[in-house]
Amino acid sequence: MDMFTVMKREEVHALLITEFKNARNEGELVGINDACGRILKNDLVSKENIPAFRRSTVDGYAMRSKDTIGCSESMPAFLKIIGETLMGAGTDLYVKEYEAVHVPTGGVVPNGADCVCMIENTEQILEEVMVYRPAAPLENIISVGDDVKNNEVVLTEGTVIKTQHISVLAALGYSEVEVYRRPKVSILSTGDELVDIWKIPEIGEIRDVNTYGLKSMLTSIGCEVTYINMVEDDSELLKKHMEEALAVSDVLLVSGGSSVGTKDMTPDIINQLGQPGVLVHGVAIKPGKPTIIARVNNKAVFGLPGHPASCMISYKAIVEPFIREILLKSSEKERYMVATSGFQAHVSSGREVYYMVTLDETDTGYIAYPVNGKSGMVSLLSKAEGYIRIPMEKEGIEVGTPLRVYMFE
Ligand SMILES: Nc1nc2c(c(=O)[nH]1)N[C@H]1C(S)=C(S)[C@@H](COP(=O)(O)OP(=O)(O)OC[C@H]3O[C@@H](n4cnc5c(N)ncnc54)[C@H](O)[C@@H]3O)O[C@H]1N2
Ligand code: MOO
Repeated sequence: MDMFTVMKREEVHALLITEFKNARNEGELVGINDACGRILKNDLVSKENIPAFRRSTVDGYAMRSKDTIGCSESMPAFLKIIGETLMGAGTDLYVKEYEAVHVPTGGVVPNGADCVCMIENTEQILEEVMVYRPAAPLENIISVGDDVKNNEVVLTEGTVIKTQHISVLAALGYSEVEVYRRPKVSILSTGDELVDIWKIPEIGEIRDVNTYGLKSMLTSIGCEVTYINMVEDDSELLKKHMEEALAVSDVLLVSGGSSVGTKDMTPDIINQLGQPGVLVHGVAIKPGKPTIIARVNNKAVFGLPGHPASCMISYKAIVEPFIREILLKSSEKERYMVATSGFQAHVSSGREVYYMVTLDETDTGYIAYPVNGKSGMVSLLSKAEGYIRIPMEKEGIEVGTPLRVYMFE
């Protein structure tokens, strides 16, 4: 018997975009040392040309390329050295016909010169330099604004700031940047059987895995976890904790109690907390079918399945894209690795099926193998390197089928 009317993952995402079209998105300034992983609130525009002066890329002599035409080892060009430029300093020197100026790597190329000849291709004799190889115009020179132009958009709004971008920000003279504020998220784990992780569980009890798993995934994408608690299956208590959690967060994740067992009271409580309440109860993904999606006034509430691996998949499939795109305003596309299937699987569940996989590296690329196990096994997570999705309309995969492998982070 089908317990829920299920909605497709893509439909859920589209519904969330509509429901949260007015979601808050203020910015805050952060120092660039703390900016990694944060998301740019505005286009980042260069306020200057980089470089701001003509810069040599080599140690050598600045000269007019014309004066080197036809020179060779046996017939070098003889140029008069009129001076040198020093690192970190400007120069008034002007290079005229048959003249040269010594320039260090990164130094200013004096006016009049249109190329720099590498020191290896020259020989200095007293006040003169012999040039053994012709140099082309602009050879070994970075012109003003060649790297970045004044007013150029260097990084666009929505970019997730990565380590390489920190160097760009430093080069442009940004000591701080405006990023989207971290969404505040609460996590509640429900279940009479749950105990704290430092306890030895009695028979029937299990350690609360999901608050930890969810918190680590949330913080890795830039959320702030503002409230965490473990609640027994008691509707009054659960309602009280959910109210407390919603008061301090933009998003509430409730793990467990999403299914239809007698104790699974989460949907009813959500509906008592605010409008419009539960939007979807059941998503066409496997695992993760009993996922709940709700809006309580301007807050998002998700009920995730209790089984740890199902909880993670449901989070990755539904919650993370919502937070990234709608709250964090990230423009980053979902990342994956390309592999081929090392196994055969037939699915006919009418759902998008997720498999945890391990990867074997071969000369021709990665081959993905399934991590087998039943719902609720944590070994699914200890062995998995990532997961694959088999679309709803497919009946399965064969050995050799190209796959996209998504990583947990
Ligand atoms: N009659 C049906 N029963 C179930 C269905 C169904 O469609 N019809 N769906 C099954 C699927 S699939 C899943 S997944 C689970 C989801 O159940 P709940 O979301 O209601 O979660 P619980 O019943 O509370 O827990 C399930 C399982 O996970 C363990 N758990 C719960 N919370 C945690 C936690 N924080 N850390 C570690 N483990 C946790 C819990 O002890 C249970 O073993 O429903 C199926 N049933
Ligand atoms: O759908 Mo459940 O979430 O199979 O484990």
